Amino acid sequence: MVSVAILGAAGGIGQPLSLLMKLNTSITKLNLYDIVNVPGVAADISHIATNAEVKAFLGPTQLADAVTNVDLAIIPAGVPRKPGMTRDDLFKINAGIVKSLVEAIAENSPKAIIAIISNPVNSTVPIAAEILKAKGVYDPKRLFGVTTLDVVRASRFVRDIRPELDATTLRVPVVGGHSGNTIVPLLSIASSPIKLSTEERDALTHRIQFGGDEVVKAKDGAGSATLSMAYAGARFADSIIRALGGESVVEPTFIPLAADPEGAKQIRELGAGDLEFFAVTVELGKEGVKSIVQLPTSNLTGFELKAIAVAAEALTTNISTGVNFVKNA
Ligand SMILES: NC(=O)C1=CN([C@@H]2O[C@H](COP(=O)(O)OP(=O)(O)OC[C@H]3O[C@@H](n4cnc5c(N)ncnc54)[C@H](O)[C@@H]3O)[C@@H](O)[C@H]2O)C=CC1
Ligand SMILES: O=C([O-])CC(=O)C(=O)O
Repeated sequence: MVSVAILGAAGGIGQPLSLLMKLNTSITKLNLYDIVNVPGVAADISHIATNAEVKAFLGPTQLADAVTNVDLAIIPAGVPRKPGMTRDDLFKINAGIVKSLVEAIAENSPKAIIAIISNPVNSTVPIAAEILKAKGVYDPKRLFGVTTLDVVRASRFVRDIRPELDATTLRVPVVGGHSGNTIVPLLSIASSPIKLSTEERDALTHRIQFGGDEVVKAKDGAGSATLSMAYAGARFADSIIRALGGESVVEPTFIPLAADPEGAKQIRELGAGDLEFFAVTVELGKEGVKSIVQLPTSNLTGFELKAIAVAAEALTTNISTGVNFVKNA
């Protein structure tokens, strides 16, 4: 019995994500919320012969009902990038959207696990944390920024230059955040050894960091990644759901490091310093984050350690932008 709400369900990500969630046989209730078009999306998806009951919730007056008694709330609501924009350029609009949605979740399902897709993730997750704190229901183990697309891209982009590797099983840990140089792929500790020249390493790292731009450019004004993001979001949601069911599951994700202060020590020593949020690989359990998975740090290269330091600097600003948005409201 798992109840899931998708907030922003009628959007470019929301629609295929809702479809993939309807195919997830562990889900018994699927609440689809948006401010436009959601009755049609829900009616359509509800005909698929799986057991989940699909319901539409349209507009702010139906938001509280959409997020009542849910185990997992996934948030892909908000505007996407156009060519020439950075993810930070989305802050002005998306900050307020995420704030109002998290307020409703805090009030109606204070124990729900919250997975935020809306950009800029480096700032929207800190916004959510501040809202949950203000509402007195903050549990750092239950708040996640979805960075799965970065590891999905890393596996696929490696395969583009090493076709002998299997993209479906290769895992490249990606730490830091979710934008440009805050995305730090740790190619030296991938699940299979990848021999790279310096030029290949630089090009591959850059491609993983700026993979989103490839899609924004190709869509030419019609938005950013939606289908690959829906796949990544569904994979992340499935991991959360399996963990809620008692399985031990490992996932990379942007989290409050307070979720596992002891486990965070390693990542702090690597360069995250006193940052409150960082993308790490976590072991998930019934209560959300069980622990931060420890990295084989002695294998990291100087190039990777430097990239972590660069990411940490940018993240400091992104995180305080999010925190200050709520504190100064
Ligand atoms: N974390 C990640 O890896 C990724 C994040 N994104 C981000 O996801 C977000 C959504 O992208 P798309 O689906 O392509 O955009 P979209 O514009 O196609 O869809 C957004 C949906 O949110 C809805 N919405 C707007 N305000 C809302 C509110 N207050 N409450 C509920 N719904 C609301 C809209 O009506 C629309 O249906 C963007 O911020 C984008 O940057 C996109 C790709 C990857
Ligand atoms: O590039 C964007 O704006 C959307 C996104 O986060 C991604 O595709 O990684």
